Amino acid sequence: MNEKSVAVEQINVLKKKLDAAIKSRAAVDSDLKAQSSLLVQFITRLTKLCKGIDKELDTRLGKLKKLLAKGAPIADLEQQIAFIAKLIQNYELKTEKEISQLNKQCNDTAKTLLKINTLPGAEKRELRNVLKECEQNKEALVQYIPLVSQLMNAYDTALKLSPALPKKGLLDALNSGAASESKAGDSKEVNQVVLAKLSYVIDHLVLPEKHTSELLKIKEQLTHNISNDKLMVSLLDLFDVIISDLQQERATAESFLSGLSDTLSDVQNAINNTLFCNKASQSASNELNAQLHKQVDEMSTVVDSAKSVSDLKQKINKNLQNIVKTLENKSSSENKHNQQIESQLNDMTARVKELEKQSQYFEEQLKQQKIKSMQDALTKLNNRAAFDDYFSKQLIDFKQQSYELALVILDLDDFKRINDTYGHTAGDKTLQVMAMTLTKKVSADAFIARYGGEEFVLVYSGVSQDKLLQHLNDLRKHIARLPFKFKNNKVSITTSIGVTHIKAQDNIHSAFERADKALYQAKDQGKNKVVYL
Ligand SMILES: Nc1nc2c(ncn2[C@@H]2O[C@H](COP(=O)(O)OP(=O)(O)OP(=O)(O)O)[C@@H](O)[C@H]2O)c(=O)[nH]1
Repeated sequence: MNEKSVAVEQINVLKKKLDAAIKSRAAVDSDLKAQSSLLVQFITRLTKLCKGIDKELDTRLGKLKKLLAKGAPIADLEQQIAFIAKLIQNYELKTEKEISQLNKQCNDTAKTLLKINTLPGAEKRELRNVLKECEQNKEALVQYIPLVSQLMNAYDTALKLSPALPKKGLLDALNSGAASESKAGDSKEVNQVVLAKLSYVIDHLVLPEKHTSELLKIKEQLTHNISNDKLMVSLLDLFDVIISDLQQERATAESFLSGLSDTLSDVQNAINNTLFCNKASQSASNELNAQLHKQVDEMSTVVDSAKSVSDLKQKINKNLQNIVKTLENKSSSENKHNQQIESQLNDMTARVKELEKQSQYFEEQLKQQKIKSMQDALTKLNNRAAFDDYFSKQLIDFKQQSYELALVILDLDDFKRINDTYGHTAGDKTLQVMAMTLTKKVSADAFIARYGGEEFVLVYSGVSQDKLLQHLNDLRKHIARLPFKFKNNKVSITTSIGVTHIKAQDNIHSAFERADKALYQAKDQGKNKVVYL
């Protein structure tokens, strides 16, 4: 082989190598192009997803996209990616903080809303679900969207139903009622808000016994489907009752105060008189004493100057008569003074006695009012305020000397159905029967209260878990067998019961929450159950 052919062969080999290199370069270019376009697509999606979260991140992602599109050098891309990575890392930290804040807010709001008595069971269950969900830490803010939606739903219901929550007064509610009457179908809903408020006000009014029947009559009227006009009449009736009671209270208080003021000024006058009389009688007495001294002194002069025994006898007799007269004067003046004081004392005693009688009446009134403010008007059981008072005292005792202290929440199942099917009066009767049953069946040393709506609370001291569960299950079965009859239908009413024993670290809220959680589980497990936590 000559030199030329060797050179040709080498050139051919080099050509082949070059072709292969060009081919593989083209493959790399096309791969790079495909990957770049994939990356651009990814960045576009990422930009859309992150849009609005952080301005800087938006700008950086936009720049990266542009750099990729124009095929900028890798070093430039790396720099942008490093920036973006840092921003994302910061964002992660910020999100973690926001998640923990949102978790706390959801938790707190659910707990606050759960304290609203009038909130229906469905909403309460949603709120308990929110609390349960909050216990499991979430990784993304979006996971809280359904929880926030449940909270808003409960808040909305609470605003519509709870008389404790709306900031508007009755008149506002009525005005908005009147305004919405023009919108078909709205007036009934507004009436419900006003009716719920009125029922609440009536239940919590502390008025003398004689007004009870009037109040019950007004409440009875409210349970029927009444028009706004009739509602207005009921409202006016209610105001009449309140105003007449206020006027009477005022008149009694005024008469008591004016009696008190008269008696006090009489007592003051009597004391002044006594002091004055004392002074006058003291000076009269001093005068008489001086007169006596003088008369006794005169006796010795008389004795010295007597000329004969008969003269002495005569003079002494005369002097003795004067002394006796002075002594009689002294005694009569003292008697008069004593009588004056006695009569003034009698007068003062009579007035103070009268005042004492009036004070006793007021004390009794105050006692009755205190009892009423702690009593549920419908069932005559202790009310929620009484429970709070009793349970907080029990907790103080419990912290001093630990003993078995149990809290039970008993809730009627599907009570709304009773109201909806047989009317509100049937619902009220059911609550009264339930209160009587609890009073009869629960041992006398346990505390019973109507917590609100169809929820009762019981507090037991010194009862073990086994015994308590046995007793509560017996109670639950007994209630389920009660023969209710509405509109000729035999109705069975069941209860769900949550129970817990108080622990050393508990406070009133944590204990209640645990019992409430147990109740929620009893409902969740199909109702008519007792759950211990
Ligand atoms: N008759 C009457 N009803 C009341 C009274 N207080 C509250 N309610 C009603 O009790 C009902 C309670 O309903 P929910 O909270 O939904 O509870 P529920 O129907 O028992 O459902 P569950 O608790 O899930 O078994 C509501 O309709 C209230 O209006 C009251 O003093 N008298």
